[in-house]
Amino acid sequence: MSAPQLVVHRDKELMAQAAAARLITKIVDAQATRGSASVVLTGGRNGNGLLTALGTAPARDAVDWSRLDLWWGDERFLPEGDPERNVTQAREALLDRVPLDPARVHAMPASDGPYGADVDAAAAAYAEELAAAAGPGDHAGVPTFDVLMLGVGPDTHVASLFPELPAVRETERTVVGVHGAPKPPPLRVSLTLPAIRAANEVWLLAAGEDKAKAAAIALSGAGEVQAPAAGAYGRSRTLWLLDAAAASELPRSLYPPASA
Ligand SMILES: O=C1O[C@H](COP(=O)(O)O)[C@@H](O)[C@H](O)[C@H]1O
Repeated sequence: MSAPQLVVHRDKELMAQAAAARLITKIVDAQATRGSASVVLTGGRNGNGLLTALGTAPARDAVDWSRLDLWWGDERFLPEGDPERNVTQAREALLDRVPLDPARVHAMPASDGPYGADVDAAAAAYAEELAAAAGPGDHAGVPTFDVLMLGVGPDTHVASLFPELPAVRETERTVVGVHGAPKPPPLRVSLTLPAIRAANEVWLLAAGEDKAKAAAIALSGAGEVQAPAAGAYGRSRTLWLLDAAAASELPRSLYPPASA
């Protein structure tokens, strides 16, 4: 477990640009070291903001898009192409404009896909896909992702792990079907905390006033069942990327001195 490190930026636009630059560097470094990189994308406003910023980042062409594996931390269980699906939004924000290898874009199943409306079967299939990609040196039956990103919901949810729901208590499976999510749609597919914690780096994105309470709660010692964001950490690094509005309710003891 790595202790959270915080970086606070002036506003959400700067946060998205700085996070995009940071992500480019991680991907380029991983590709230089191992030949490929793996990143877990998040849905939500902050995740899509980062992808949009990545699309216009000056160093975007330093990435070899064909040697990048993309996975998702969660998905809204809706028909293929639904505008509310996280993958649809990610495609619109960036993915449709970069030369990715389609075989390396690991979208979660849709509700009109091979598993039909069976969200648990869809989750089990995604767990199998992850397990097939994991190697002997990996952990918990998933690949060791270079970076796994998570948007933080105003209720402290991350991926589709909502406070007090069974999914956040899962200790064995890497992917679960989520029933009765308090944020629409009620059916979702989500990585679990054990899968999230197998990532090398976990980045939590929180920008905007509506994230201030969630950040303060998660970073002040709350339990992960009550505040799922508190249970999200990476093997070597846990990085909270915030803007000033989201950081506004953090205890002063946590607020980093050198924020830009
Ligand atoms: O529904 C979801 O919400 C969270 C947070 O979204 P935000 O718009 O409040 O930033 C997101 O991280 C998750 O992937 C998504 O499915």
